Amino acid sequence: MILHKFKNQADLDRAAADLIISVVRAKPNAVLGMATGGTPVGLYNEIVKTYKQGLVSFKEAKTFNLDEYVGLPVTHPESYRAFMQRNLFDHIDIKAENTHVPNGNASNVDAECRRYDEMMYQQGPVDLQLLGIGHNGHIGFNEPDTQLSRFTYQVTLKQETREANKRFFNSIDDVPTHAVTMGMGSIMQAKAILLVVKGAEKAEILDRTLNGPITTQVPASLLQTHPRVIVMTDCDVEYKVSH
Ligand SMILES: N[C@@H]1[C@@H](O)[C@H](O)[C@@H](COP(=O)(O)O)O[C@@H]1O
Repeated sequence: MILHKFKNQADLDRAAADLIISVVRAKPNAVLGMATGGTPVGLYNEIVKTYKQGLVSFKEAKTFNLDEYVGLPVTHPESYRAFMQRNLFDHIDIKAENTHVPNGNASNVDAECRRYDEMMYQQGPVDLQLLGIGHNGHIGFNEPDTQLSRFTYQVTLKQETREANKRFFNSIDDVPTHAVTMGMGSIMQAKAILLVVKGAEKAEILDRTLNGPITTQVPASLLQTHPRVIVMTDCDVEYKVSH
């Protein structure tokens, strides 16, 4: 892993945006893995700024999002499809048919998970996967557990995850109980991974991700086994290269 530390979030957002932009400049038909949550909003803004300056085009690029809530209409502002449209897709020249977010309203969710995996398999691998992290170490919506899933699947969200995300809803009761998420296998297939972690309250889980045991109880710790992970953070953490 490579750890880049930043003194402020504005610099972090710019650097993260620049990395994503450099991938698309080098390979216009790049496949990008996208993330949601509070963390990537600033870096998406930076990407939009650069696009508006005419310095990058996403005409040939494809995107696959990590996850989507189950049962939340796509028109709901907190659906991850709506989030992506509002924060990125509506402001750049990416083709609608090249943006992929799991369908959390499919009548057969298992079939939707298989469809998503097949599409990723055919169009992938992902060149750069963007990730945030949950306070409990989840990536996508792969929650801590005794075992993790390789494939896209429907997950029951942990109470702590619903609590963390209630800030986006009117009340905890409005936060969906389930989501569809890429499995760990799909995430780990990406050629490179950019993990962005913001805020002092995430320093402890980032330390466990970088330096703790590799365990399904901290899904992000599996990233230690990936050959090309870049971590960008404003947290006060170190990456210990030996014990
Ligand atoms: N499923 C998403 C993750 O992809 C995200 O990384 C994480 C942290 O979110 P935030 O960036 O808002 O802290 O939780 C969400 O629920």
